[in-house]
Amino acid sequence: MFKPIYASSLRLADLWALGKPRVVALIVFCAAVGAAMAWPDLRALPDVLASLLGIALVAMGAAAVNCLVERNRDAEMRRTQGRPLVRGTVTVTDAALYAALLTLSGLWLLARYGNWLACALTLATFFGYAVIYTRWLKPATPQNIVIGGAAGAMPPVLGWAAVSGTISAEAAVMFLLIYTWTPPHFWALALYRQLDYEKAGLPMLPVTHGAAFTRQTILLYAVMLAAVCVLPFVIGMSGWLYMAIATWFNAGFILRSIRLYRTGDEAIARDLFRYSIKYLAWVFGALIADRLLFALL
Ligand code: HEM
Ligand SMILES: CC(C)=CCC/C(C)=C/CC/C(C)=C/COP(=O)(O)OP(=O)(O)O
Repeated sequence: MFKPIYASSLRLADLWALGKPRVVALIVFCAAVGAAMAWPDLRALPDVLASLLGIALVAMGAAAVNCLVERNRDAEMRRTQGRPLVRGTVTVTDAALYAALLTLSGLWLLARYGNWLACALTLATFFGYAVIYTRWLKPATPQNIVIGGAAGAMPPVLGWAAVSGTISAEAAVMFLLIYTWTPPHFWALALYRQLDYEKAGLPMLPVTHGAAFTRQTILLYAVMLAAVCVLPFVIGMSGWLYMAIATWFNAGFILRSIRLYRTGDEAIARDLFRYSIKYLAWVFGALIADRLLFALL
């Protein structure tokens, strides 16, 4: 007659997992940095927070659509076998309704408390990831992540647009930071999950071009990323504090990439993947820390 209370809380946890909350947390942090870098004044705070919530909801909606579209592929891979749609703890209809609810409410928040530019760009980002990357690019080419990375790189641009109603060189530079970071972030994981991707029939770089070529490409991207990291300083957007923190983390990224290139050790690939996440959080944190320091001086 009555459902036990743990049954409903379990379902909530499954719905929550469908939105890939840990990835979205970093996405929203990058969007918040984008917003803060464009900040006009503190009176805008409630609207900015509502817009960031909107971006979070649409990102979770996109992640849920990704889980929906990929449920059969996910069943083939050890890393993703435990996802709610594979285990059947959330039905396809419930997942579709949940994704629609998240996405539409997020877009509404952006239109109501942000502006139409931020709303339109967020919708385009949703399509870029949930439809173009997931449905078309991912099964088609090892450059899936390079092209699809354009969607993942949008969050700071969305934050910037939500505050200013424009896009700018500063927003483009933050986009480039994530865009250059994404391939080594993903390929490090693909190296130690290569068997998974082979089994699912996905043409990831280690599967199509081999581990040695992937390690070499990761190293080249790490060098490109260090170069891109100089741009905020060069265009006068950030100062020495940013540059010092970014240089430290770029050194860590390049050193790990060299170690991976030379040894091909799976444990180092895992370490680089984990480091990539810490790296992005620190580099974006450095943009804000530098701006605050400048404001205080
Ligand atoms: C299209 C571009 C991207 C691809 C293909 C990609 C791929 C992946 C994959 C396969 C994982 C492992 C997830 C898991 O084990 O469930 C992962 C984890 C993660 N990614 Fe990415 N990623 C991309 C972009 C991003 C972006 C833009 C961010 C943030 C700004 C991000 C942040 C994270 C974080 C924080 C994790 C760790 C999640 C956890 O610990 O559960 N990724 N990524
Ligand atoms: C604001 C907004 C709409 C943002 C959307 C962009 C977005 C959610 C990017 C996330 C990137 C991500 C989780 C990639 C995972 O790759 P994958 O899907 O290939 O990994 P999987 O094998 O774990 O499913």
